[in-house]
Amino acid sequence: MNETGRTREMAAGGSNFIIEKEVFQLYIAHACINILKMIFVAYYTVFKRFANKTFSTKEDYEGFAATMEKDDVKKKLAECDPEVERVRSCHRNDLENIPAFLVVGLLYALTNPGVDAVSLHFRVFTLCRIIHTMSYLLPLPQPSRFLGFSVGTLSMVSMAIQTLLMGKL
Ligand SMILES: N[C@@H](CCC(=O)N[C@@H](CS)C(=O)NCC(=O)O)C(=O)O
Repeated sequence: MNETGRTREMAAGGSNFIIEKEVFQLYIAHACINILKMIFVAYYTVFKRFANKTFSTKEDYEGFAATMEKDDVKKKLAECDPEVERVRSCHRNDLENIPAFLVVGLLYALTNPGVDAVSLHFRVFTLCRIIHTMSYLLPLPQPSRFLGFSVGTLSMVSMAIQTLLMGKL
């Protein structure tokens, strides 16, 4: 091996560690789609809070619903709005899954599994998260949300096991 090749391999920590450009582009695309989707859900929570005049703190009521009586504010703070809670649950579920995908997806991509395999795993995960969000927010009848969650996690389990089986990168 010539000097440049050796330096490249050392820097990368082994030949399997070099990520293909197309695979990295897939990772960037799916990471961004999932992050944007999650940000959408956060803003949808804001929208629902304004639509239902249901805020999380006293100062929010003072700032955004100043005309409300103090007693009504107290009552609102003590109770839960089912529509707002639904969007918050959807967001929490994203937080339970998408950061894990960002980590395991990158580790899996680093094992050099080939563009087709990466593309399949990433597409399945992203599509499932979109189905999960639609099922939660529209809402759609079960088992659509369950399938969105479970097939998406299966894609992550598959990536994690394959990455683990690669042993030493
Ligand atoms: N933290 C979740 C773990 C299991 C899960 O993610 N289940 C999916 C499919 S039924 C779900 O959408 N759970 C509802 C939720 O997280 O709000 C839960 O409490 O349900």
